[in-house]
Amino acid sequence: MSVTVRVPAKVNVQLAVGAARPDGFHDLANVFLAVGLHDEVTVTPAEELRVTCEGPDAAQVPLDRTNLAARAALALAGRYGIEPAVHLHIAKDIPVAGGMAGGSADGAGALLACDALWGTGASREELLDICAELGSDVPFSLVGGAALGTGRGEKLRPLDVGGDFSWVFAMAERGLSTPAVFREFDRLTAGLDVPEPVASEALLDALAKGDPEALAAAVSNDLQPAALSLFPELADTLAAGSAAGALAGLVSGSGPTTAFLARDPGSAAKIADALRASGTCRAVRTASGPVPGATVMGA
Ligand SMILES: C[C@](O)(CO)[C@H](O)COP(=O)(O)OP(=O)(O)OC[C@H]1O[C@@H](n2ccc(N)nc2=O)[C@H](O)[C@@H]1O
Ligand SMILES: Nc1ncnc2c1ncn2[C@@H]1O[C@H](COP(=O)(O)OP(=O)(O)OP(=O)(O)O)[C@@H](O)[C@H]1O
Repeated sequence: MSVTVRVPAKVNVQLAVGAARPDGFHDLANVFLAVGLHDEVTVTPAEELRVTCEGPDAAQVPLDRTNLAARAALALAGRYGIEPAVHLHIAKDIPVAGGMAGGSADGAGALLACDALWGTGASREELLDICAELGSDVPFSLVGGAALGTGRGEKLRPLDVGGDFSWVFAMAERGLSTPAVFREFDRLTAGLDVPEPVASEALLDALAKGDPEALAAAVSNDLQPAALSLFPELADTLAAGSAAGALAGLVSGSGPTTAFLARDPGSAAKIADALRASGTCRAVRTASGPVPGATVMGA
C-alpha cells in the first residue's frame, strides 16, 4: 500500500522583512499564494528509510536524511514511536533552490503522506507544529490557498481571495541560498532603521477582490535588493517580463525565480513566450493561484 500527496509551490506577493532577531531569524509579514506547480510525494512501506527523486532538477536534491521529506518522516515517527521504515519518492516539478518552497512542499507532503500511511491520528495543529519545526515555509505548504505568515513566517492566518491570478515564472540559470540572501539583506540594511514588517492593507484588499491590477500595484519583496545584489542578471529577466506586458514583476521569496503577474491566462502565455525568446532565463512556466495545500491523492 502507498500514499501519494500533491503539494503546490508558493509565490510571496508581499515579503516585508524586519531586522535580524537574536536567534538570527527575521520577523516577517509574508503574504503567501499557493500556485499550480506541484511536487508529488509517495510513501511506501520499505525495509528502511530511503528517498528517491525524479524530475528535471532531481540531481540537485539531497537523498540523505537532510532531505526535508526524510526529516518530516523522522519527526512524525519520533513523536509516535513508529519505525520510519518507508520509501519516500518525490516527483519534483517545483524548481530547486528557486524561492518557491520546493523543499518545504516535500516536507509537508511527506508528513501528510506518512500520517495517512501510519494512521497516527495527529491533529491538524500537531501537524502544523511539526511543519514549523521543519522550516518557516513548511506550514504554508500544508495549508495552501493564501495566507499571511508572521513570526518567521510560520504563524499563519488564512486570507480571502476573490479570484484566480495568472502568473509566469522564469527559472534562473543557478540557485540562490535562502540564508545567504537573508545575510545580504542584513549587510545592505546595516546601520539603517529597519521598520517592523506589516502586511499592506491595499494588497490584502486586492487579493480579496481578485483584482490583478490592484495586486500588481501593491506587490513587494524586501529581499529583492539582496537577491539582485547576489544575482545582478535577474534585473534583465525583470526588464524582459515588464517589456512583455506583465502587470508586475518581482523576485519570488529569496529568489532567484522571478514571478510576473498577468492580466489573464492568455496574456500570461504571451509573456511566457516573450521571456523564453529573451534568453534571460533557463525555463519559463505559467501557473495560477490560489490552489489547495498538501492533498492526499485519491482520498
Ligand atoms: C524566503 C522565504 O522563502 C519566504 O517565504 C522564507 O522566509 C524562507 O523559508 P525557509 O526556506 O522555510 O527557511 P528556514 O528553513 O526556516 O530558514 C532558512 C534560513 O533562512 C533564514 N531565515 C528564514 C526565515 C526567516 N523568517 N528569517 C530568516 O532569517 C535563516 O538564515 C535560516 O537559517
Ligand atoms: N526535498 C527537497 N527538495 C529540494 N531541496 C531540498 C529538499 N530537501 C532539502 N533540500 C535542500 O534545500 C535547498 C533549498 O531547496 P528548496 O528547493 O527548498 O529552495 P527554495 O525553494 O529556495 O526554498 P524557500 O522558497 O522555502 O526558501 C536545496 O539546495 C537542497 O540542498
